[in-house]
Amino acid sequence: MGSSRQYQERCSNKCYTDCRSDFKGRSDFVINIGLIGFGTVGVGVYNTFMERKDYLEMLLQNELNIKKILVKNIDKERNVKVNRELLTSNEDDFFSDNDIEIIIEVTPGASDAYRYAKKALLGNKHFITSNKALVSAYYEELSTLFEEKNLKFLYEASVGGAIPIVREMKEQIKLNEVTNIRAILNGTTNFILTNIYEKNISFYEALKTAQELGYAEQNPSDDIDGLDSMRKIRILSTLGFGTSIVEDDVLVNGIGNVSSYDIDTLKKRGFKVKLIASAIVSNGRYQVSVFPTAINSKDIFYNIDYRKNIISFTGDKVGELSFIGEGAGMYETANSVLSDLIEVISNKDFTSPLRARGLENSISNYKGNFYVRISNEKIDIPKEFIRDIVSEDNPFVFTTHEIKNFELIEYLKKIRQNDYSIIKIDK
Ligand SMILES: NC(=O)C1=CN([C@@H]2O[C@H](COP(=O)(O)OP(=O)(O)OC[C@H]3O[C@@H](n4cnc5c(N)ncnc54)[C@H](OP(=O)(O)O)[C@@H]3O)[C@@H](O)[C@H]2O)C=CC1
Ligand SMILES: N[C@@H](CC=O)C(=O)O
Repeated sequence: MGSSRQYQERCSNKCYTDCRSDFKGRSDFVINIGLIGFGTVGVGVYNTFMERKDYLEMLLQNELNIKKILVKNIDKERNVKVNRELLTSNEDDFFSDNDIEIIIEVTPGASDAYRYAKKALLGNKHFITSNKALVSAYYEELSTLFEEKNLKFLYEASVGGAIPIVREMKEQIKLNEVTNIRAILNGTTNFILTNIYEKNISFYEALKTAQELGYAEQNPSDDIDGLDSMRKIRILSTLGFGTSIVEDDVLVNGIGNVSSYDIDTLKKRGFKVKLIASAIVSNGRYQVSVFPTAINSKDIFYNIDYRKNIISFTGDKVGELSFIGEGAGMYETANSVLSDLIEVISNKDFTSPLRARGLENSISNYKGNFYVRISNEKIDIPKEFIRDIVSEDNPFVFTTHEIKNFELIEYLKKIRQNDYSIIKIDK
């Protein structure tokens, strides 16, 4: 552990104006940071860090230094002004640097990142990540292990991009029982859906632009198939409900089957399609889902377009709170990462222990009114399902009464229909 670990005791008071001039150049006042990942988010973190370095040092009363940057491909051309000597692709070299006290991990995928988190633990280093795949897969384990060693494990950027929702949720659960979370949590799919709705741009063209702009995951099917939203609502509902909700508890439907025909048909009926993540607790039972959803203009989610995210949650004391902001992007995400860095150094974060609330998963009872398109001519659908026939011929499209999603899917399986799209209709 580097010698500056005393910063937590030394500067937790308001001394920064008095000792401002004292720390510069003193080795015991240097906090060394190791950055893992130097892509969209990593470069955003590095550039913002360099731009704000003087101010952050004054604020935090320590000299701050990004000492090493671990990447995958050391020879890659990078459009960023950086001392190339900071870069390494040698994991051992990176982790054996005992001067590094804080790791910022901004890589894709859970498996290597998990190894990095364990190595950080072994080396007594705090760990900040934007990697929702990691947080979602190992939330309980990593939170516990870091806490046991009195180290921070922070992940603000893993949910909602620029929106400071993790911090706010931790704040509100001190006084509230959270009963309901509803959100648009994926910038890429919202960008695609908005482009189709507003500009009639094709699904793949819009996805390509989202990739070029750095919004999409390395494997974009994580966005399209709803996995990214699933990970984020899994993290948020676990935090909010104070009980462990794991990936398998979530009903996940992405936008892969949503076509421009569906978006256009629903547009004519006054709806926009959004990929909505939702988590509800009622009478000791919870339902957590990700579902393409048709919403009308009275819904505050209606004007959340392009890469914007929104998160609304309800606490029994505070009522409903809503947060809107950019859900993806280089500097927006870097901002959340660096806000965690400030928290680590100023030693402000508190843990959010899970409670034994004894909640039960009731997702198999998930109900709704649905829009269903079947790429086929009219087929026999039980009368009790159908509320309204939208198109009789190829494609066959209808809306349903309130029914169980599970029963609808079972029926489509029974009549051997594999090619369909289902969109929930919110009233
Ligand atoms: N982009 C966004 O808007 C947001 C992204 N996130 C999350 O942040 C993380 C990073 O995203 P983003 O910056 O877009 O991803 P990029 O693909 O742009 O960059 C990934 C970086 O990680 C490096 N890397 C990949 N694998 C490894 C590995 N095994 N060991 C060390 N370095 C590795 C790559 O190295 P090299 O450069 O050598 O290829 C690259 O520098 C992801 O988990 C993502 O889900 C979260 C919120 C928003
Ligand atoms: N791929 C994600 C990036 C941010 O989390 C998204 O599109 O929201």
